[in-house]
Amino acid sequence: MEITATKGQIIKGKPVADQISETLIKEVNELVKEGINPKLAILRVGANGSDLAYERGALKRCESTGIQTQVVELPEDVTQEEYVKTLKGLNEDTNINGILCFRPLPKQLDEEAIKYIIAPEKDVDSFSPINSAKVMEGDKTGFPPCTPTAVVEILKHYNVALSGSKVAVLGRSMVVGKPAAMLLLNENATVTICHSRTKDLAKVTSEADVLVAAVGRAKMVKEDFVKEGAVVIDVGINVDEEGKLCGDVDTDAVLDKVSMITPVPAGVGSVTTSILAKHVVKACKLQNNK
Ligand SMILES: Nc1nc(=O)c2c([nH]1)NC[C@@H]1CN(c3ccc(C(=O)N[C@@H](CCC(=O)O)C(=O)O)cc3)C=[N+]21
Repeated sequence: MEITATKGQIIKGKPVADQISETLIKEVNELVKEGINPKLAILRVGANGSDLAYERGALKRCESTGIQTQVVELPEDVTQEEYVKTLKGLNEDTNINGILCFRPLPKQLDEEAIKYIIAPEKDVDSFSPINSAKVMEGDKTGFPPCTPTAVVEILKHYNVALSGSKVAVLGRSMVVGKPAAMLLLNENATVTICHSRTKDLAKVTSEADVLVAAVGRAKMVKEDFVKEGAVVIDVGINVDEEGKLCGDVDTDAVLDKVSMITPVPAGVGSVTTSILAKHVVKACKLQNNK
């Protein structure tokens, strides 16, 4: 008898993103008819690869959904004063509905101070503690961060059971890991947050039905990190020596063991940008009492 290995299914972001975009295009059209033009401002310092990848994706998504954009680029050695002045300018600009500040910020900038400056109603990627608190509270009136929201949307789209399931989140950043854990908890998952100090890391992650990898270390998730039949969401956006994008998961090493896995690129990132666009439209509507 021939034995055929069952490979895991690569689940792409595009169908999820397309579905979100379809609704958005209609919403933006309605707004434009009334003379309202949703607009996103992107605030970037320097030019690192993962920020540029997000920027390319975001600009493409905004263009295809009819959202206007403005990129503000500050030099790598920008001062705190200059960054704050620029951010306040965007807060006050009534043509701008949403602001995305790429993170992490370079060392000379005080992120802990800056996060209090972004206007919460324009904070489309949950930089402000007001929006982080709403994630914690399960309050849907704010803006949860786009990447963790994309993770949940992908899992729902592909009908992955979350309620009661064991989910391991690898990474604890404020951009992905911590809020992802909260959003998954809001879906009634049993969530374990793992990080660099976790003992027997592979043992802990390999007990999970769903593994969300968000550490930012290229291909560190190997075969022994995953449970047989697990669903793996690879959030990592690492740029290798050749400038190519790769995830936190060694996909070739785990593919035979998992049931589904997202690719990088064309996975979570493409959904992140559609959530971002959705948040800009939501912000725009709220600011115009719609
Ligand atoms: N405040 C903040 N929030 C973030 O979520 C955040 C950040 N800062 N800094 C940078 C990283 C990186 N990141 C990406 C998101 C989407 C794509 C994306 O759209 N990727 C496309 C391809 C893009 C291309 O290469 O053209 C894809 O994976 O198919 C990439 C990278 C979010 N990050």
